[in-house]
Amino acid sequence: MSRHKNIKSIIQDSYYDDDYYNDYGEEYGQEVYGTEEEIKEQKRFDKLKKKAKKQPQCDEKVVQEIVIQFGNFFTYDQVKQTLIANQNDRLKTQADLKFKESKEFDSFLIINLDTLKKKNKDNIKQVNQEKKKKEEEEKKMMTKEEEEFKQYEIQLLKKEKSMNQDDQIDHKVLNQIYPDVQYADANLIQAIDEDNKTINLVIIGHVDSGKSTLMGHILFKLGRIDKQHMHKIEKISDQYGKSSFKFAYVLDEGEEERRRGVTINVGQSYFQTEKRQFVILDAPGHQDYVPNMISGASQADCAILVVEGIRQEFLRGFIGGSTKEHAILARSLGVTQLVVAVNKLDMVEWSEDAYNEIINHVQPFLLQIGFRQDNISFVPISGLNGTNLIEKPTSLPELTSWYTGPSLIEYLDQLKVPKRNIYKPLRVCLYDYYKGTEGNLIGDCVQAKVESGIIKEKDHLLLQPYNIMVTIKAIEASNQLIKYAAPGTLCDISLHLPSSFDPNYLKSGNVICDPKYPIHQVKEFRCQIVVFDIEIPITRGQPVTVYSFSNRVSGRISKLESVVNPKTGESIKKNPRCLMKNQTAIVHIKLEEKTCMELFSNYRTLGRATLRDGQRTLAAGINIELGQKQLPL
Ligand SMILES: Nc1nc2c(ncn2[C@@H]2O[C@H](COP(=O)(O)OP(=O)(O)OP(=O)(O)O)[C@@H](O)[C@H]2O)c(=O)[nH]1
Repeated sequence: MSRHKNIKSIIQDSYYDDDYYNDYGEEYGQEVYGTEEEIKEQKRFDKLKKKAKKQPQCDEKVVQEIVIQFGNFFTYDQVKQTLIANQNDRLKTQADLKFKESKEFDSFLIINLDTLKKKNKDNIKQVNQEKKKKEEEEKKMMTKEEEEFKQYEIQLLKKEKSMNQDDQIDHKVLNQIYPDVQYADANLIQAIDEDNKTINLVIIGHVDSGKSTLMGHILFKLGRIDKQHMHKIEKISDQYGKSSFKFAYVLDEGEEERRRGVTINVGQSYFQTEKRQFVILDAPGHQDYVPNMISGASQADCAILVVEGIRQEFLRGFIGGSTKEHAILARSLGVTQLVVAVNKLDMVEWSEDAYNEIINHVQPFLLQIGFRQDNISFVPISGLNGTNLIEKPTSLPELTSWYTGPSLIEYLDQLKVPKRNIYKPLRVCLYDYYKGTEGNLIGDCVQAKVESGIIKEKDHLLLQPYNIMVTIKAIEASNQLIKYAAPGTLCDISLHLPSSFDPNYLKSGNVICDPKYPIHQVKEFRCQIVVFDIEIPITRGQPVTVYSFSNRVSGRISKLESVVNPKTGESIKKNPRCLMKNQTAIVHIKLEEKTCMELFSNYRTLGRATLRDGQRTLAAGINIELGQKQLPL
């Protein structure tokens, strides 16, 4: 390296030996000198060099400060500014002599350059060594985390296995625990077990992604809507000036829903395939109706997540919209199997790239929030055109040239029917009350889901939290009267109520149960939660709305007990002052009224809670202790 250059390039040259780039990946030397200018500078340099010999040596302290301040990258101007700002005595004297403006200042730098260079080289070495050390540590941490994650997965699998064994428990054993439970006779239980092919399927996704259109079209294609009725719906959608919503109108039956072209309530319908019976719950996608979406998802076993195939629309739903929140909520409400329908691909000429890009965004996210790889499938479709919904397309080379996998309905047929809690004490969760005036059910009726046990006509059962006995008059599922309803069944029930009871008190969150083993009623519970992607940390006293199966009740977080390791459950920090996003923690929640609740360890579907605050979902978790003594199991 020649010294016969201008000062800037000399200082810059001192880095070229070791590291050409700074920490931000920018090149150090950015000034380029033309020949003429360079010659001029060289002449000036020679002059300065002569004068420099007479100048005082740069103070060691000054050099050190420069190195400390600029680390392994600094420019001529930065050095100059530092020297000027330096309060060193010698410089002050020089400043008196207008040193900083004089040409001698440059020579002052030159003669100290060797010291600077040396210091700088040492510094670069040190920085590089530290960088290397840090990288190695990060690598080690990553491997450790991967290892821990694997261990955690193994633990989860073990736990799930033991839980499944728990589902298959011999009812003789259970009779010892709940000796007085009136189980149905063995033949009926066997029949129910063999008949267990119903799946409750919720359709989730960002607003306008095409959920209702997709389901409406499936129902039409499977003959659940006859042509005459479809024609009528088509006419109505034309009248509203929303002809593209004709299939959505099949499920969106409310006046406001049709006028606005937005789903508000959870639309329910059902269809049958070769292997399965599906009850479908069409959830609203709009942010304002998340509570209704939660109500739909809490009844479901599996979900179809609809995402748009158009890049911008997809990103709108995925980054700022409801796609992620719906997926997280579904998972935390107990949905484990998911089919991702990449919709509206007709709008992008069935682009394989668009489809793959969406998978690349969605798949890692779903794995991260706890879905297992073998429980997620992706399928390209057009809900509006009906493409790849039931039968695979035969004359669409834009799609068939790259996609040869199953159609949406074929994926649905592959979903596993979850194990049901036939042998546990009866729990029937109410979702709504209405007065039946025609058809099979007359009088006081409720919409409900059987979570465990078997409910039969004429059963005399306990209604909580009101502590009154009710009689089952009739049960209807999928528009047909049935004599009994097994766990997993979404049904309508007509009730005989005591004359002193006002039926208007019946509401979502009430539970019909076995009088000998009533559901717990609590005003306080302990919950292990995972905090969502929130901006403001959760503190003690945080008001929340608690959603737990069909319950929706106000309360507040009364205690932040501890932050725990999500993998091991061990406490990391006791009594934290606040909870940040993605932390796992144990909290206590106080409710405004007595509420029916269960432990996660007793009833997996009932023992979950989701916490919301106004418009945001804050956390979801499992109930680990209720405010009273626990039953066994
Ligand atoms: N081109 C095209 N348009 C579609 C497709 N699916 C739905 N749409 C249109 O997208 C709009 C919204 O459809 P909806 O079915 O109401 O969407 P949604 O997700 O149910 O909406 P919310 O329930 O209100 O969240 C309508 O104009 C549909 O015609 C599709 O596959 N291709």
